[in-house]
Amino acid sequence: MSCAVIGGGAFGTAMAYHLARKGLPTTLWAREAALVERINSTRENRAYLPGVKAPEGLVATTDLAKALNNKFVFLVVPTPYIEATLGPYVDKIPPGTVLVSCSKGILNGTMETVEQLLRRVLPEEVHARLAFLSGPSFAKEVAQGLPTMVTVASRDEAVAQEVQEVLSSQLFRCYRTTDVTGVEMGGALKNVLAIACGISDGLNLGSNARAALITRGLAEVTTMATAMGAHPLTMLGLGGIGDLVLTCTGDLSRNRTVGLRIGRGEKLDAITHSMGGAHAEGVLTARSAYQLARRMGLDCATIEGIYRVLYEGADPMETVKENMSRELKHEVPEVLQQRLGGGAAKANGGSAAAAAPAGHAPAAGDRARPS
Ligand SMILES: NC(=O)C1=CN([C@@H]2O[C@H](COP(=O)(O)OP(=O)(O)OC[C@H]3O[C@@H](n4cnc5c(N)ncnc54)[C@H](O)[C@@H]3O)[C@@H](O)[C@H]2O)C=CC1
Ligand SMILES: O=C(CO)COP(=O)(O)O
Repeated sequence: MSCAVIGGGAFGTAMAYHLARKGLPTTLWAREAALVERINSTRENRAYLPGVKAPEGLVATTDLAKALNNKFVFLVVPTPYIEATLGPYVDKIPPGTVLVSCSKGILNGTMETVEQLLRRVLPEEVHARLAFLSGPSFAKEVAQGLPTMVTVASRDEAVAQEVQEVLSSQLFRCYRTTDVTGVEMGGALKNVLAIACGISDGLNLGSNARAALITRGLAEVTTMATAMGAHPLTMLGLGGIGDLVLTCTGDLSRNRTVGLRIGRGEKLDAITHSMGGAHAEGVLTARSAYQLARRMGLDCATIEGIYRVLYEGADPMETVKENMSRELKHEVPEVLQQRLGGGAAKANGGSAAAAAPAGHAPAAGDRARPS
């Protein structure tokens, strides 16, 4: 069973190491020829993942057509570069190839999730073999072989199961779901909330504030994802609260680091230019998330606050005060009360379980693109 990873950044490299360690012949595609040469000769990706040696069985290449010619292809390119990377090769994906996106972002402009983007760009026969991996998985820890759990989503459960089986090991456990929209929205929006938590910590606002941001952030992610057709319970999984907690609290997070530095008074441009090619998806996704929330008429105060700080020059501390002074409201967002059949509205005493049977996974395709 041969595999390839498209994208030689931190996570692409980590995933390629994981696959090769499982004994699978693995090709790692990177666009930088010098990087490919160095990975093959020094067995290390010093640019994006220094300090971890590449296992045997891994070969780096700049030949994208060759990389696509594998049974399992993992797409690990920052969201804004996916279309330019895959565009010229969309007809070179062989029948039977399973394409697994690991990217976590929402495009600016079109406001597409990665699934929506791939469905627009790729031939229709590939759509049924798309899968999406997400969950708490810092590249460095995966590369070091530390225990990690993720979730794999595909609208075709058999495809999710295939990917789950290929990837899982004693140190890398995969769950599966058919809620692609939920997993994608959880992965993209947690990056925005990690910037918020970073700012809060950079301002020394304390542990109470961080816990509140994670909790209310989860409500915003759940609100937005649910409005797009996701199941609310997906947000209690690895691709929801799991990745949110990791990225909001873990110091390996690039998004949290961007926020920390903003909170300490640095300018966004200077921060992003100093990141050595690493990409914090939350910066651009904040803009898309803000616009999506407005388009759908959703109340997402944290996301809106981050947008204003990043793009309108709002003062972070003033934004916190404004957020705290908003009108007082019910804890469960209205859209969730409706989705949970009113159970949650009854002073939180209703039975959400009765309204949302375990194992339910909506076919959200027709609602994935909000109007
Ligand atoms: N790093 C991590 O711990 C994790 C990252 N992810 C996601 O994986 C995706 C890729 O992230 P990383 O592998 O960490 O990348 P990275 O942020 O380490 O590296 C940047 C990547 O972007 C590519 N790149 C830079 N400029 C480009 C351009 N103009 N055109 C095309 N490609 C360009 C580089 O070649 C490199 O592959 C992101 O969506 C990220 O959110 C998911 C899970 C964990
Ligand atoms: O998605 C991630 C971990 O699951 C990585 O987060 P950062 O991009 O913030 O480093």
